[in-house]
Amino acid sequence: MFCFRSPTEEFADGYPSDETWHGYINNNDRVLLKTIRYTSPTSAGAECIDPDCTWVEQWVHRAGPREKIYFKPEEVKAAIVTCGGLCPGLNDVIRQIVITLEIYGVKKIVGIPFGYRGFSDEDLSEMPLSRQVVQNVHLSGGSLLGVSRGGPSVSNIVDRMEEGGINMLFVLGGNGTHAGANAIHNEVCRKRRLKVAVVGVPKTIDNDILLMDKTFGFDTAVEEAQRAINSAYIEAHSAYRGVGIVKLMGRSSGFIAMHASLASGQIDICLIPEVPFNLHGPHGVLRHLKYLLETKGSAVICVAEGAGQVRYADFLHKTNATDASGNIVLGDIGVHLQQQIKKYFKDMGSTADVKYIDPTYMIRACRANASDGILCTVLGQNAVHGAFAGYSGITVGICNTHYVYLPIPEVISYPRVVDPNSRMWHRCLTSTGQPDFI
Ligand SMILES: Nc1ncnc2c1ncn2[C@@H]1O[C@H](COP(=O)(O)OP(=O)(O)OP(=O)(O)O)[C@@H](O)[C@H]1O
Ligand SMILES: O=P(O)(O)OC[C@H]1O[C@](O)(CO)[C@@H](O)[C@@H]1O
Ligand SMILES: [Mg+2]
Repeated sequence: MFCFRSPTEEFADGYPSDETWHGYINNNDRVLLKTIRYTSPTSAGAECIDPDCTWVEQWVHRAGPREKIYFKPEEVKAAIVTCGGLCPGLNDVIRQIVITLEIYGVKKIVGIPFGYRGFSDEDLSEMPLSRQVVQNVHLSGGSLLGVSRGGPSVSNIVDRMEEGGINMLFVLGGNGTHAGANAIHNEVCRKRRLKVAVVGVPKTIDNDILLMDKTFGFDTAVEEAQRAINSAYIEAHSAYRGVGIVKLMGRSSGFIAMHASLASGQIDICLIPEVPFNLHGPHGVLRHLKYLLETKGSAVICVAEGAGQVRYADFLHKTNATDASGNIVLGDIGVHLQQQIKKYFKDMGSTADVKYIDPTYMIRACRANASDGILCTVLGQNAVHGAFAGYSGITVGICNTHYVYLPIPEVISYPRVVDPNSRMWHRCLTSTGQPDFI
């Protein structure tokens, strides 16, 4: 039996442990998933399953090195693949996986170029990896291996893994990538009954994966966004009736926009996909903007790319176009806002000096900051410990400040989104001072 979302009881022979070292994780160590016991569904931010707010204990496996390992290091051929969009910290995770594998004694480590595509494209070949190759990769952004969307079928990927003798696969990516990793795990373990570990490391700048405190790269993105927001503020503030607009990533989740707005303290209106809003009408965004120009003289808007396009409205009448991975291609809400604002003030015989800043790729095509660097390091190490412990079909994460292993289906059952009733969104509203736009 090789397919574990729990650690195995089968171990490689001949690897005695150091019984005097108290650095191992016991296989039965667990971390509590939900730490707040709400008294009533009316408590701020309460997540209750019934009117009594019955508390259900949910425990998950603690991540880290095990005393007994499942694979003989000399029999391991490990591969790393990075899929989806870029995210600060990808190179940090790659680096740490390679270094940790070498510490276990693994000699065969390869990178799959350009995401899942690298498994099928004849023009792309595996990139040999070692500590020497990855030593300084964390000093630059991007992915040493390259990324892509779309790619081959799961059975093609597994065929290539079998041909190449890969028995440990580390998959760095978001929801889509993890759906792929889970499908690879099912094909490899359940269908083909191969002794292979498939372990994910959640990479999503949007922070849209369930159950985790946060994902790597998110902090860096929020920090980078500050520069764009500050520029928009300066432009708006220095112009006659100036309006600054900053569009930030977030196809379906507004975490970056919400946190960046909160951090800056310079945003007057924050628009995210999770919260409905009208542009026109007595309670619309434009009317509030008029009020801000009359009272403050300038205003700054932070808008998530999916705002007004997914869930509650479709101001841009998007087409059904999709990217190579099947993600809906959105229109540019920033341009739309800019046009609508200009027209609104022109039609009333007034004026607004609108400056639109779109730092979309600048907030992710950069090196991870120090706190993300640490997160990446620990996640990368724990991914390797998990694989050696015999886990497969799992991903690593940080829950309540502890590092854990989670079954992939649990974390990708739907994308994590901002709860409009959460305290964090209310804090954001307090900071911007914006009303409901409905
Ligand atoms: N349901 C699925 N089953 C198998 N593979 C999938 C699935 N969804 C997406 N993939 C594959 O996963 C890879 C990455 O998917 P996607 O482009 O959606 O990025 P992602 O992992 O969600 O990251 P990002 O946060 O950047 O969007 C692609 O190669 C895609 O073909
Ligand atoms: O233009 P690309 O590379 O497809 O990536 C853009 C997308 O990546 C994401 O950040 C998800 O990682 C979305 O918010 C954004 O729309
Ligand atoms: Mg995705």
